[in-house]
Amino acid sequence: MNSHELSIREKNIVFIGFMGVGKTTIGKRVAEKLYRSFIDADDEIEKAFGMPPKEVFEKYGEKTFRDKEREIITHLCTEQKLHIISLGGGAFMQEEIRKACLENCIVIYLDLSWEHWKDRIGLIIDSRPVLQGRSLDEIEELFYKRQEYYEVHHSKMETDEQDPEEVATHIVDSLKLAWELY
Ligand SMILES: Nc1ncnc2c1ncn2[C@@H]1O[C@H](COP(=O)(O)OP(=O)(O)O)[C@@H](O)[C@H]1O
Ligand SMILES: O=C(O)C1=C[C@@H](OP(=O)(O)O)[C@@H](O)[C@H](O)C1
Ligand SMILES: [Mg+2]
Repeated sequence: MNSHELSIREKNIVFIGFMGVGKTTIGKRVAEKLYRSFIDADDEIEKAFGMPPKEVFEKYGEKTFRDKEREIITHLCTEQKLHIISLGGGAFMQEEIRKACLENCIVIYLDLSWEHWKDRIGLIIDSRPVLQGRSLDEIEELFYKRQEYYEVHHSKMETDEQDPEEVATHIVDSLKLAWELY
């Protein structure tokens, strides 16, 4: 599919940001509000291996996970339209994924400050392989190191002090406005 043939309304919407910022939760809600199909890249990886990301990391190693992640996301970005797609937090570290998403889709960065992110760690610590065995200082370092990759996006949404419903509503309103303008 040639993305230049797609109108802004037809393009996939892709959510990026650090682990736990709410990409999966908010992506799902945005899809419901827009009556669009939702795809979580991690779910697709899970289907491909028959096990969740944490087990893929443990059984096959991170490189195998990242290779499959790249294959799945570049395919989704170039072969699908009108979908809402949430990536895993590490996906944007790969140049090929960044390029495929930025060229073909509308990329929305969900931003959360470290101060707020810290309070959410208990919700995700057990299921995120990248956090295993890392001290809070090391996680903070990773958090800030990754920001520069997320900084290349089409739109940024601050999510501090907002519940998923508020963030999703705000995103849908902004998208509708953009669709009217272009
Ligand atoms: N805006 C929010 N406010 C409070 N909790 C949230 C918010 N967004 C997500 N969460 C919670 O944080 C956890 C991680 O959310 P998730 O959508 O899986 O993040 P991601 O896909 O970015 O890793 C979940 O338990 C979810 O309910
Ligand atoms: O940041 C990362 O490297 C990862 C984030 C996870 O997704 P979420 O960002 O949805 O937690 C998942 O893809 C995997 O555990 C690796
Ligand atoms: Mg997720």
